[in-house]
Amino acid sequence: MWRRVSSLTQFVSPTKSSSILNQPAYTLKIWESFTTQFPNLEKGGISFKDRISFITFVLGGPGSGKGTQCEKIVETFGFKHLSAGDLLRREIASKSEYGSMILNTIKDGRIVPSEVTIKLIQKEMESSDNKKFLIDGFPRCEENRIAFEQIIGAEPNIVLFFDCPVEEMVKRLLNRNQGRVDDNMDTIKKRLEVFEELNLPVVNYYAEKGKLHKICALGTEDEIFEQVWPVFAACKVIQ
Ligand SMILES: Nc1ncnc2c1ncn2[C@@H]1O[C@H](COP(=O)(O)OP(=O)(O)OP(=O)(O)O)[C@@H](O)[C@H]1O
Ligand SMILES: O=c1ccn([C@@H]2O[C@H](COP(=O)(O)O)[C@@H](O)[C@H]2O)c(=O)[nH]1
Ligand SMILES: [Mg+2]
Repeated sequence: MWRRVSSLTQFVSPTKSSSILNQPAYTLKIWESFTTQFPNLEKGGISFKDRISFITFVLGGPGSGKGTQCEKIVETFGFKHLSAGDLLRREIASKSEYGSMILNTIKDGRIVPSEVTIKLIQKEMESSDNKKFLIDGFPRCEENRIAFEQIIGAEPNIVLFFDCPVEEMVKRLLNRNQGRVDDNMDTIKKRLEVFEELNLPVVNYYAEKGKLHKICALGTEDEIFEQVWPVFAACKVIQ
């Protein structure tokens, strides 16, 4: 079981019943209406789902180095990289109808409703000619995971988990300097709390399914990639 209660205590608030962890509940009815809005597209008579050849979920705490390693994976193995956080930030920048809700959710370190994030991921997957997807920073919670399986109709082939000490993640985030609204100590504390309470259960789920590849995320970027490379090589993923 991946739990970090002791190392998180100085960074997260003591109460477990804070509103940060109250995620919206969805009924089956909502999912039914949602799936009818996004028919799986066919290209050359082959359904979207059948065109997918390999899905990797990339998980890890905030600042664990997911995005950095994804760039290296793309260079070496030729995946289509979909960062859920980047898609949401693009949505904010485009001033779409969900923009302000997404911005407030990210500022609070909470999780955007599944239907919004999955719609963005699905659009990117459907419009890509690539059949191999690297989905970075998603699923964030069990509800995200179940919704993805229902709507996309697929499961990840493998899941990478970048395991990084909290102190190192905090140091990296505070030094990132990319102008992100959530790279401040208040939001970082909330993101760590959400990671532990909602994201680690997803990590544990895939560990139990035998799909999880745990990577020690301490060291140089190249040292970390030395652990990542054999995972894809063993799956015979080629460029
Ligand atoms: N191995 C490493 N050693 C030191 N710094 C690193 C390492 N890998 C990444 N970084 C730096 O740490 C910061 C966070 O990395 P990155 O953005 O890849 O993390 P992330 O897991 O995608 O974070 P988030 O969940 O917030 O998107 C960046 O400034 C990056 O340059
Ligand atoms: O599936 C997702 C992914 C991200 N979010 C929100 O975005 C921020 C930033 O995400 P990064 O992966 O760190 O770039 C995250 O804290 C969430 O607020 C989300 O809701 N769902
Ligand atoms: Mg990232």
